[in-house]
Amino acid sequence: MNIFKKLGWFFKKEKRRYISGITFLILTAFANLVPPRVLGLMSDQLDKGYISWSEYGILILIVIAAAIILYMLRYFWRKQIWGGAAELERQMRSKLFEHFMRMDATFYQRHRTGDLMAHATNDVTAIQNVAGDGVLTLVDSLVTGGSTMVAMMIFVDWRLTIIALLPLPFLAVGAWKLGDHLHNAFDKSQAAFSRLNNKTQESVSGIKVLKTFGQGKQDTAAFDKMVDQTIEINKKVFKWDALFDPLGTLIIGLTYVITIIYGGLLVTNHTLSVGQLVSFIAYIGNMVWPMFAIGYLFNILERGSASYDRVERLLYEKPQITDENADFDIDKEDIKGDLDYQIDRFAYPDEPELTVLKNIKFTLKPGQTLGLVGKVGSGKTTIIQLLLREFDKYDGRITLAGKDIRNIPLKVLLNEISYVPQNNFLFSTTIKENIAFSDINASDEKIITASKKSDLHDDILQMPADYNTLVGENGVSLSGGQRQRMSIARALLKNSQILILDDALSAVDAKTETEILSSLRKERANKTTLIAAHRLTSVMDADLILVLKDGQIVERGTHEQLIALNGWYAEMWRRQELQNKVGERLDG
Ligand SMILES: Nc1ncnc2c1ncn2[C@@H]1O[C@H](COP(=O)(O)OP(=O)(O)OP(=O)(O)O)[C@@H](O)[C@H]1O
Repeated sequence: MNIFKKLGWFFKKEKRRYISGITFLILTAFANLVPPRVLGLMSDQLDKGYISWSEYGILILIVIAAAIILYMLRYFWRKQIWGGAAELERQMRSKLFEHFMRMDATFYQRHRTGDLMAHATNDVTAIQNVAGDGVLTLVDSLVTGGSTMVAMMIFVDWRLTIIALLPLPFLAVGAWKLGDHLHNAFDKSQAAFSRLNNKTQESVSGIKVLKTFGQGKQDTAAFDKMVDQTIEINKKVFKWDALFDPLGTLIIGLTYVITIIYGGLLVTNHTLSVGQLVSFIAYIGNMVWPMFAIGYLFNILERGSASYDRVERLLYEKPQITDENADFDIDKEDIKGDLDYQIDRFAYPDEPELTVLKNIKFTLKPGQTLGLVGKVGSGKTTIIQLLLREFDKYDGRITLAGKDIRNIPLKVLLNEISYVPQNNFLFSTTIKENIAFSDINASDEKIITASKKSDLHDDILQMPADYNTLVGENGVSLSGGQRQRMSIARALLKNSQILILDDALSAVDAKTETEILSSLRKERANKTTLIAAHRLTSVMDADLILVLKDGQIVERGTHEQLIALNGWYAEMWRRQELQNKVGERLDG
């Protein structure tokens, strides 16, 4: 019952809906008492040996009227109570989604995507059930069960009521206990089924890799094992189901047997009329659902409460990247200026002892380009992540036009940055919408200009419905280079003060790379660009190149200065040049 208290805020908000819904439910319970009673009166008429058609007609009319009224009442309570449950679902889902949108990188490091999806689906459904099935079973078990029992006592006989109903509480206990097992088994079976689905999807998506590495047989064996496990888990569902159904039949059957024996005795004694016994039997039918409802109620409330706690715990987590220290007087014009990094030390929150960046210090003037190079894992992406404020805790500061980025409102800062990440994400929609993602109202002309600058326009014209071609699972699959260029077009459309390319040209050929870089230089004359790359040709024209090793700057300067230095950069440059020449010979 605690969960009703926890959801008090919702029931208070939806007070009118629930008061009317519960009123309709109570009226339904009372209207339900009429047909059995009328059935009894009809039977008594028959028992007299003659039929008074006028009285009989009135009874028939009463049954028809009760049926129509019941129909309407049921419609109204369903509309109100199920409507309430749907509203709660909507509100919980929006709350969670907004929360997910607000959270930062550390939150997504702590929680796996699958778990977050489960909270947003299974837990929300369990909470929604409290506001729908929970309210229904509570009112039904109390009002329908209570009023039917009172009707049995008043219209029939209190001794028969007590004795005949003795087995029914076992129905409630059975529904509660077995229902819980059944539900658990069902959850496990659903989880097993989704694991099987994931496996199938992964194997089908990775079929080329599987075959190339000759792993087909092993994968089939692993799949067969998983199918066997899933079947075992499913068998448990059938086991609990097989115990559950006959239990209901047994208990209800027992109730009828007691009624026939004891009730029959009372009829032969003339304590009861035949009509009363008929009414009683019909009332037993009315009692079955409320007994099940009590059992279900416990399950619904327990599950709802556990799910609500889980969701609350998640919602309680506060994002660490906030506008807490923001100066809201700062707007986009105030941050046009030098980008200055003065980082003494940075460590990721999950490994605070491990220094990932040390002494990263440089200044870029508007219009300048920075090149970040170095071995894998040397800290290039981390430097970028700090500018994007994915992490705020570090020794030192990063400033834009002299303003600490942690004091710039997030919206203002991020609006001025276009970021092309290593793993670019495309949505399953049209090419046009994917490019216009940063500015959904962008004109076709602007979209085409952006894709021309990223050397993508000609590729798009080759596609089945050019800019309206769908990409992703239901549309064309794009090559790695096309995906990268589409992300660049998306970033260029935003035309921000700072553009970040994180290994964003790795999948395009050298010629395309040169074309894109030269159009970028023209486009971004007064704007700042950061390029992290493995291929040194991507950064050779940069105003400043930083070579990183284990999170520290080990070489710095322009391309010419670094070649003259004859260190890691010069060595890599020679190697990459040699590779290019060999490649050209082979192609030729
Ligand atoms: N979220 C994270 N939590 C903890 N450690 C991380 C995290 N992301 C990266 N690291 C570690 O920080 C170091 C720097 O990684 P980073 O991604 O910045 O390197 P990189 O130079 O961009 O590498 P690559 O060239 O492969 O993109 C690596 O040792 C990496 O394992």
